[in-house]
Amino acid sequence: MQFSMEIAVIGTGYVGLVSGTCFAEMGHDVTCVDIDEEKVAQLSSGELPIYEPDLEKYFERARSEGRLHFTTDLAEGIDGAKVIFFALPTPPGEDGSADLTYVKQAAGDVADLFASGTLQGPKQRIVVNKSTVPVGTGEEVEEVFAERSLEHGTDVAVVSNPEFLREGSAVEDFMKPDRVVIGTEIEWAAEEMERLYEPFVRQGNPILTVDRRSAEMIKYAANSLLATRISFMNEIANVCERVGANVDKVRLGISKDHRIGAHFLYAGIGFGGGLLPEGREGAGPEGRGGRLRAEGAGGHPRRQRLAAAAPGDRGERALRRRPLRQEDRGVGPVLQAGDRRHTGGALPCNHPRATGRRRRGRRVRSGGDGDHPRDLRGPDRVRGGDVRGARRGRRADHLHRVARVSAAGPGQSEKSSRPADCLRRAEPVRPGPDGGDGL
Ligand SMILES: NC(=O)C1=CN([C@@H]2O[C@H](COP(=O)(O)OP(=O)(O)OC[C@H]3O[C@@H](n4cnc5c(N)ncnc54)[C@H](O)[C@@H]3O)[C@@H](O)[C@H]2O)C=CC1
Ligand SMILES: O=C(O)[C@H]1O[C@H](OP(=O)(O)OP(=O)(O)OC[C@H]2O[C@@H](n3ccc(=O)[nH]c3=O)[C@H](O)[C@@H]2O)[C@H](O)[C@@H](O)[C@@H]1O
Repeated sequence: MQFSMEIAVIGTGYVGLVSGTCFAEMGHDVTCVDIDEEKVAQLSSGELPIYEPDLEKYFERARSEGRLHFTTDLAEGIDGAKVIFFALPTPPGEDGSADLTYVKQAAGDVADLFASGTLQGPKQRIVVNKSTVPVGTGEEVEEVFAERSLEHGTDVAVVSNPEFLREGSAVEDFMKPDRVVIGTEIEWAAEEMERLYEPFVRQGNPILTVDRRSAEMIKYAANSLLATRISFMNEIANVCERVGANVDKVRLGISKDHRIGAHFLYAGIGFGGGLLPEGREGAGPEGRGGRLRAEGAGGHPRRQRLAAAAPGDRGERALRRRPLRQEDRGVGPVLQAGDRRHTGGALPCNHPRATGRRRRGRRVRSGGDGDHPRDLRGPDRVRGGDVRGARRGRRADHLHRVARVSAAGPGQSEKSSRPADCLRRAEPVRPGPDGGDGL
């Protein structure tokens, strides 16, 4: 008989919705909890707030078979759940360290319910942190539970399970992860978690069960290294421009060295998104505020220089639209039109030019933050949507042009189009007949 368990996912954003849907696809009974009433109502009525390839298919199947539920009621959501995932925001605070307010708030609410004696479900529960959190957060969450007098017999294991999915290929990344990282030293919790993830790694990729702190650190190390690769290539692109070399050919040449590989080597104007910067800034010796020197998109000389070289006032305009970080993405309710306070001057989410991104769940990252070139792929990627506004805005205002190049070659998982080098060459880089770089 197929193994099935009750799962709760607290926080039904990008990660929570994708994880919850994928667990339901594997036959589990999943309840997704969110404080955003509008989002829960929308999901309950069968409407997805984001577009991700395959998400709709799995979402509809799980809902029609009664395996995927949405609620704002935490008690209802976690009552029967053996495993409770936190997929909550961890936006960077003033000093760049992750803000754990949402995680601790939810942990406190769950702990209160465990103490209340009102829940019917299993006494042995696993609280799993999927959010990107500083090293040591597991202990802090554990303390939240230790502070309460939990109902007699309740046994809680606080586990780390960082998420590595990318927006744009989130479902595939979740269903076929390169690896699953589980951080716990509690044997029974490790066994349950491994059992839960076993169907996702049938093709032989590993489940790495490590101590909790190492699991938390793996996430930061991975993001930092990815950020470092892009930053490095951006510097190489600068040098290429100075010496008259072609960065695309240089990339191809170095990527054929199997020690280097082809992924994450596309130069652009600096990486954006709220997420890789977390990797740079969140991990330190104590997991707080330590900074790795890698290049973000904002204010970097490359960005400034490319802006200066852009025709007319485009460069200046592009610079004004600094890339948004996670705190700019807003948490919970969508920002209102005209409210630019949290968007670094960029357009609010419900501006027409934000539509494409908002449909992908990035509510306020709009009007050209210069990242995620996959947003430029076209309206066909958005169900019932129109991203032409977003495309026009971004093409006009931003300096990098986009080539649909698969870094990994045909049939590989790196499907997103990537920013190629810009300005120097008028010709786009096109995929070759084999789907490769065509160089
Ligand atoms: N988006 C991505 O591609 C990835 C994100 N991550 C990490 O996963 C975490 C979540 O990220 P996203 O899903 O992108 O965030 P998100 O902002 O899309 O979603 C978070 C959701 O949590 C809800 N929420 C806030 N407080 C709550 C509470 N007390 N109870 C229930 N729901 C609550 C919000 O309303 C929102 O719907 C972050 O730590 C992020 O760094 C990790 C890997 C990939
Ligand atoms: O921790 C996170 O939240 C996630 O951050 C990134 O995922 P994501 O931000 O969704 O998107 P990516 O496709 O990785 O792109 C990130 C940024 O890097 C830029 N990029 C990416 C690749 C590249 O070769 N060059 C480049 O400039 C993209 O344009 C974009 O601005 C990581 O790829 C995920 O593994 C991780 O889970």
